[in-house]
Amino acid sequence: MGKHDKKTGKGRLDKFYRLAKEQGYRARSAFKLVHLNRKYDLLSKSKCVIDLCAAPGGWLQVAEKYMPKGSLIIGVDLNPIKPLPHVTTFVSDITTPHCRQMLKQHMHDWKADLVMHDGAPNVGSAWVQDAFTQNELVLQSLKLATEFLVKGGNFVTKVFRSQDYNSLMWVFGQLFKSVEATKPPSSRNVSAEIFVVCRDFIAPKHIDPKFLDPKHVFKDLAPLPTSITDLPNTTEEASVAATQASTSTAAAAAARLAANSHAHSNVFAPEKKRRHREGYADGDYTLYHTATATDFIKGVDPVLLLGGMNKITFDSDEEKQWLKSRHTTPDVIANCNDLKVLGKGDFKALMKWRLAIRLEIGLDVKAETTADATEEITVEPIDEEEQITEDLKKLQEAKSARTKRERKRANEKKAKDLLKLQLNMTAPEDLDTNDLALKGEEEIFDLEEGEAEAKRQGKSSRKSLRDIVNDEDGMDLSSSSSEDEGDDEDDEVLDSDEERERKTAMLEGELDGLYETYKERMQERDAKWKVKNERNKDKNFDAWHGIRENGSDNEDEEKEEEEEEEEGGWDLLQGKKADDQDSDSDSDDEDEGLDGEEEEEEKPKKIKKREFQFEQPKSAASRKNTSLVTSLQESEKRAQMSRQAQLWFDQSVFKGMDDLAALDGDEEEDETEVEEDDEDEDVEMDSEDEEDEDEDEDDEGSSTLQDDRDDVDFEIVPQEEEDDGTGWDVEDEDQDEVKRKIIKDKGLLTAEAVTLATSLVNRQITASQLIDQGFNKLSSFNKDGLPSWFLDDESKYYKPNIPITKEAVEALKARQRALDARPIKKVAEAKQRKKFKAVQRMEKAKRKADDVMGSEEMGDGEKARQVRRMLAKAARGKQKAAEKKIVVAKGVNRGVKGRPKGVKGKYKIVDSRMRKEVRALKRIKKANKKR
Ligand SMILES: C[S@@+](CC[C@H](N)C(=O)[O-])C[C@H]1O[C@@H](n2cnc3c(N)ncnc32)[C@H](O)[C@@H]1O
Repeated sequence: MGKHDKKTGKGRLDKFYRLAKEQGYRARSAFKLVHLNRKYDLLSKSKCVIDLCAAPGGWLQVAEKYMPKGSLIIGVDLNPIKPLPHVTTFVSDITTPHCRQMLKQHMHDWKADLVMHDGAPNVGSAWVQDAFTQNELVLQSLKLATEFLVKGGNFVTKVFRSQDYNSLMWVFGQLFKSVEATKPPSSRNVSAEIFVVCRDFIAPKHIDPKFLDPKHVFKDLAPLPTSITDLPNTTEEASVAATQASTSTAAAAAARLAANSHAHSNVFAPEKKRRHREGYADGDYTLYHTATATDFIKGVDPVLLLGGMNKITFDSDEEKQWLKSRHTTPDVIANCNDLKVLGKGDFKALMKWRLAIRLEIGLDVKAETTADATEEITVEPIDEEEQITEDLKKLQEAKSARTKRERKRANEKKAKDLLKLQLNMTAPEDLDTNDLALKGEEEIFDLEEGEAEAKRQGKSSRKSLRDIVNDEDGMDLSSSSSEDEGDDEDDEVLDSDEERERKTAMLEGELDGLYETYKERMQERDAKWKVKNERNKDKNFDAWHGIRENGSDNEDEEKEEEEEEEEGGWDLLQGKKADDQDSDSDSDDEDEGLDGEEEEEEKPKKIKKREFQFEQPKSAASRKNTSLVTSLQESEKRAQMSRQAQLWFDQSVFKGMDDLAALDGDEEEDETEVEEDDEDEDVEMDSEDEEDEDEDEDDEGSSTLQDDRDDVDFEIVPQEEEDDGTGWDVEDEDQDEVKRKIIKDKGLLTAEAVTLATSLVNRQITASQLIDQGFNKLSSFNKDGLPSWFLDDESKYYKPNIPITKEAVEALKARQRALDARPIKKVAEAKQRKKFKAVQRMEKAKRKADDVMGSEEMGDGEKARQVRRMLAKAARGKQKAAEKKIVVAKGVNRGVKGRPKGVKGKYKIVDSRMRKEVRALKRIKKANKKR
C-alpha cells in the first residue's frame, strides 16, 4: 500500500489508527472487519476463512481473534504478509490461476465458510480508474468465492460506490440469498468504499461465466456519446483498451466506454438509468465545458446547452460564417463567450439569435406574414346590411388598433433611442442600424405571430416557439404552413393590435419560461447559489457582507420580483395557452375578444406591478426628501437614491439602530423580573401602568427612529422646494421643516449625507457643482415602455453610485456606539426604583429604631444591638431566598433518608409517589372547600 502523509489526507492519525496501534492490529482497516463482524456475526461460526488481498494482515488478525480455535485461516496478497500465528499466507495475484491453484492446495478438500475481500488496487491514479479496477477485483474475488465457498457460506467484499455498483449488487443478488451494503464506522466518510455482506451462498451447480466476467457485468445501457468516435468495435478490442488504460484516465474512460458499447446485449439487462450520484459524469472531470455554435443552433435542446456549458465556440467554416451574420451582434458574441453570466436579456437575445440563424440557414422556415394571411380570408356573405355593419366595425377596429399600435411603437422606439443615447450605447448616427436590428427582431416576432395566427384559426398543428426552437425537423414547416392556409377561414380581424400584442406577450412569456429553465439549470450546477439560497431562507444568517457598491444585497429582492413576475408571466401564459388549446372553437368563440382584452389589460398591469414594486419605497421617500441634490433632480433619481439608502441601512452594521427599540423592550422585560424579586409591600408603583407607559415610550421611540430614517434619506442641506416629479412646484414645505429639525437635533444620519457634507465643508466640492451633478443621465431616465428584462438588468447593474467615504461610515459608527453606550432609560429607571426602595427601607428601619430607643423594657446595650441589626437589615435589603435543589429520588437516591450524596445547600427530595400524593391532597382540599 502506498505511503501517506501521517498528518494529512488518508493517512491522518485518527482514532482507529491509534486504536489499532493500541490493540496491536497491523492496520486500522482491522476495525472495519471488527465492526462488520459485530453487526453480522461472521466469524464466530466460521471454521475456514479465505482473506483475499490480506496484506498487511489486519483482517487476518481479527479473524484469528474471533474465530473458533483451530480454524483454517488463509490469507493471500500481492505483498508478503508477515507471519501470524494460526494463519497461512502466501503471495499471489488473486486474478491469476496461480492464486486459484495455491488456494486449492491450501484448502485440501475443504470449503470456506467465509471469503473476505478488502482489495484495493495499488495504482494510486485517478479515482475513477481505481474504482474500475477495484470492481474488477471484486468480481475476481467473487469468482474465487463461488469456487471455494460452502453452500450457505458468506462473502464480504469492499466495493467502490461507482457506476458499476448496481451491476455488482445485481450479480451478488443472483448468487446469495441476502445481500446488504453497509459502511462501518471505521470506514472514512470521505472514502467511496462501502462493504457488501453477501450471506447464504446459493451454490448453483452451474454458473454462467458471464456472471463473473467484467466485460459483461459492467456493460452500460446508456447510449454512447457520439463525440467519441474511434471506439473499438469488439469486446476484445475493448479489453485491450482496458489493459492499456492504466496509463491515463482518459484512456481508462475510453476503455470503459468501449467495454460498454454493446449496451443492448447485456445479459443482466435490468433497464438502468444511471444517475451520476458520485459527482462527475463519466469521463468528465472538469467544470469548464464548451459547445460549438452548431450544437447550439442545430441542437435539440438549446436551453440544456446554455445551462450546462460555459462557452459557445465558432470553429468550423459554417460557424465562422454565422459570425458574419447581421444577427450576430457583439453582444451575442460576448454572451457566447461566457454563458455563466447570462442575464434574462442575454438569454433571450441568444435564443432569438439562434432562431434567426436557423431561419437564415433554412432550418426553420418563416411563416407567412399575417397580412398575407388576411388577404386569403374570405367572409361568407350573411346578409347585406349585417355585412356592411360588420365590415364597418372591423374597419374601425382595425384602424384604431393600427393607430394605437403605431403610436405605441413610436413611443417604444423613442424611448429605446433615448435610452441608448443616455447610456452612450449609440451615437445618433447609429440609430438607423439599430432600427435594422429591431426590424430583425420583429421578423422573429412575426414568425411567432403567424404561427399563433394559424393556431387561432383552428390549425393547431403548427408548432410552438419551443417546438421550433427544439425541432430538428423544422424543415417541413413551410409545407405545413401552406397547407394550413388553404383551410377554413376565420371571420376575425387578424391584424388586430390586441392579437399582435398578445403574441408578443406570449413570445416574451415563452422566452421567460425558457430563461427560467436555463436559470434552474445554472442554479443546479451552482453550489454557491444553493448555499446562498439556504442562507437566505434562514434569516438568522444575516451577516455583514461588507459595503457593496452595486447594492448586491438587492439580489434577493430582485429574485422575488422576478418570481412574482414569472407567476404572472410565464405561468399565466402557459395557463392561457392550455385554455386556448382546451377550447375547440377558439376563433368562433365570442369570449375570445374579451379574453384578448383581459390579456391586454393583464400585461400592463404586470408591468405596473413591477414598477410599483420598484417605486413604492422611492415615492415614499421622495415625498419627504428635500435635499439639495434630490430637489434639483427628477423624482426618478431621488427615488433610486432613496432605494440605495434603504439598501444601505439594511446592512447589518446598522442593525443596532433598528433594534434599539427592541433592545429597550428586552431590557424592560429583564428589569421587570428583577423588580418582581425585589418587590416590597411599601412600593406603590403600579407595574402595569409602568409597563404601559414604557410600551408607549417604546413605540414612540421606535417610530421616531423609523421616521428619522425615512425622513433623512439623502438629506444633506435643507431645501426650499420639493420636486414631486411633475415639475418644479413647491409642495411640502412642512416636510422641509421637519427635516431641518431632525438634522438639527440628530445630525446627518446616512453615510452618503455625511460624505457629501464633509466634501462641502472641506471645499472638495462646491454647492453649484453639486447642483450641476444633479443634471445627469439618471435624472431623465424614463422607464415607460421599456421591456421588463431590460429594467431587470438595469435595476441590477445600473445604479447611481453615491460616494461614501470610510471616514463617514466610521463617524456614523462612532456616533452609534456613543448612543449605545448611554444608559438606557429603563436601566436608569430601575436604578432609581432600587434607590427609592432602599430609602423607604431605611426610613422604615429608622421608625422602628425610634420605637426601640423609646422602649423602657430594654437596656441600652440591647437597644444598640437591636438598632444595629435593623439598620444592617434595611441596608442589605430583602435577600433572595437560597434556592432549593430538587433531587429526584430515583436510582441510588431511592429510599435514602437524609441528605443525598453530593448535594450541598438546601434540597428537596421528590419522587413520583410524592408528587401524586401532593396532588391528591390538593384535590381533596379543594373538594372539601367547595362543600
Ligand atoms: C486495503 S489493503 C488490505 C488490508 C487488509 N484487509 C488488512 O486488514 O490488513 C488492500 C490490499 O489489496 C492488495 N491487492 C491489490 N490488488 C491485488 C491483487 N490483484 N491480488 C492480490 N492482492 C491485491 C494490495 O496489495 C493491498 O495490500
